[in-house]
Amino acid sequence: MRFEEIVRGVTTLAVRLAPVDVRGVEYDSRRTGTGSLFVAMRGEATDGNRYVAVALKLGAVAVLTDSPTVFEDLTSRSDIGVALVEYGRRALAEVSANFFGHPEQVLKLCAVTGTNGKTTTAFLIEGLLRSVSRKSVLLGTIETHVVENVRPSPHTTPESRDVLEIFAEGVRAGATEAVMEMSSHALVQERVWGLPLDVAVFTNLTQDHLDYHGTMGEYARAKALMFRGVGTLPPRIAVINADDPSAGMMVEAASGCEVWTYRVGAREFDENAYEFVADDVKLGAGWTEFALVTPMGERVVRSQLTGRVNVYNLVAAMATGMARGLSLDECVRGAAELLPVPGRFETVGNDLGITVVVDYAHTDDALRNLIGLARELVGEGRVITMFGCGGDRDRTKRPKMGRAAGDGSDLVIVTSDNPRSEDPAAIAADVLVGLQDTKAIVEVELNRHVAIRRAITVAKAGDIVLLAGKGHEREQVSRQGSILVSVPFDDVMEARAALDARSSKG
Ligand SMILES: CC(=O)N[C@H]1[C@@H](OP(=O)(O)OP(=O)(O)OC[C@H]2O[C@@H](n3ccc(=O)[nH]c3=O)[C@H](O)[C@@H]2O)O[C@H](CO)[C@@H](O)[C@@H]1O[C@H](C)C(=O)N[C@@H](C)C(=O)N[C@H](CCC(=O)O)C(=O)O
Ligand SMILES: Nc1ncnc2c1ncn2[C@@H]1O[C@H](COP(=O)(O)OP(=O)(O)OP(=O)(O)O)[C@@H](O)[C@H]1O
Ligand SMILES: N[C@H](CCC[C@H](N)C(=O)O)C(=O)O
Ligand SMILES: [Mg+2]
Repeated sequence: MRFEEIVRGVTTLAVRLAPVDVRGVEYDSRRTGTGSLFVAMRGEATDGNRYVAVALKLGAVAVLTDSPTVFEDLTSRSDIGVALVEYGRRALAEVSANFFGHPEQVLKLCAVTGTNGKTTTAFLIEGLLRSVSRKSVLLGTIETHVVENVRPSPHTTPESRDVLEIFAEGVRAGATEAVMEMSSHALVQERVWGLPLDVAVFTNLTQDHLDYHGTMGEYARAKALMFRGVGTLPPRIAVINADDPSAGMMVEAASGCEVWTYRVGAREFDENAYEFVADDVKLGAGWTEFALVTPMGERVVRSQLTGRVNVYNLVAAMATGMARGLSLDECVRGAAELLPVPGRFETVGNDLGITVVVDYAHTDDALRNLIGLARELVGEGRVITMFGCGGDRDRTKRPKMGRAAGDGSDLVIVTSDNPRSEDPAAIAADVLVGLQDTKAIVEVELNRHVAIRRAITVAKAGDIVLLAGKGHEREQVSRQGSILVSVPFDDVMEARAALDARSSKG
């Protein structure tokens, strides 16, 4: 693509054209190759403008920069195209959309934000669309799906360039829909600039990521950005969890959208609202049943998912399905076929009579819900909870997670969960502060492998063992000397091995 075509319509402060053929757009010098347009943008950890020389050495033929100094420096190079912009990430999105042929204008996009439930709800929406033979792209924490092609995801919400490349691949593969998670980081950083949303879903807002956002107010404002439209018009329809205390703020932000709300466990209708309500909820391990009352009629919904939080996720997904034109009956039929999402209340089968669950709960709210559900399911049995808190992440959630775990469990085993650059013992000490005044028996075992063995060894028939925090993750990240090292680690495989070891001992 000619340089003048790639910068067409992009908001620039100055452009110096050159007769170059752009064969790729990159924002990271390490990925830059011959014929690339390198977008040099300021970040928090470093500044992409420091890598312009490297990118040019690697064959970049054009540079888009947010630094007037770099722009000036490059004016002597008539062999490369150069543009100066005010906002690097916005420009990255705009040139990428040009380069990849505007796939965001072809796909009908549904996006999900919220502290918990984004991955699950996005998977469920994609599943409902598949059940009526629609082809989709799915972008989220665990996996990226391009119609039938499945690959691991590097980020929950990638940079715009990567989103648009995947969308373009989806369009080529016949996709007509896209479903994506929008993390608060991505909303603030405008990684989703210019992506028009057909449907925008809000799951909930509880504490997480305060290391990045600073306060709950800022975190909430980040989530609300999605309903205003980031560099684009507001979504057509907003699907909002009316049970969440932040619902009002999201509804306000969604003033440019048609607002649909959903709730669980009440039939008090707000006459002015377009509401989806789940009532008469019945729960068991591996099944859920509820009455879904909607403006389109009322039906009984049966699902293979477990737990009340998944009732929220199911209702959000079904409302979104209807917003995308599925009928109520299609949603009900589709919901019955939906499978649990990997690492979200994933049970590890065994013949010892112990319920072993791997779950991605990594906030105090998610732990509280998980433990509450375990208590409901376990009857007279004990709840044994093993978890840790991530390093280099929100420290203030650690005692809160300790408190949540201690409040509902009989035994808590505190362990490590991606300590990253931090000392695992110091992270555990922060967790223990919250466990102090609870009635649970507390053990600390920093080696997660040993901790899983311990949880499964002490469990008796009828008990439930919760292995929380890592869910689908396949690695444990920690510091060795001065570098971060990732070693393969999989809670489900570890639990299976521990159960096998115990079974073979009789
Ligand atoms: C805090 C955060 O979100 N940071 C992300 C952000 O960093 P940044 O803006 O500070 O950029 P930077 O690292 O200073 O680099 C500036 C520029 O220089 C470029 N660069 C850098 C080095 C180099 O050698 N060459 C080069 O060109 C970079 O590619 C970038 O364009 O942009 C970078 C480029 O895309 C991301 O790699 C980085 O993710 C960091 C590693 C990260 O850990 N992010 C997490 C917290 C995150 O985004 N998580 C959310 C999900 C959270 C949840 O689960 O809810 C997500 O959406 O994944
Ligand atoms: N609707 C919900 N409300 C509250 N908690 C939930 C909900 N759905 C899932 N959870 C809990 O949160 C955990 C993470 O769920 P999920 O991966 O769907 O959320 P997420 O928002 O994508 O998280 P992340 O931001 O880390 O990617 C689950 O394992 C479960 O414990
Ligand atoms: N995606 C989130 C969840 C991480 C979950 C937990 N396993 C951890 O490493 O803290 C994050 O990066 O904050
Ligand atoms: Mg997710």
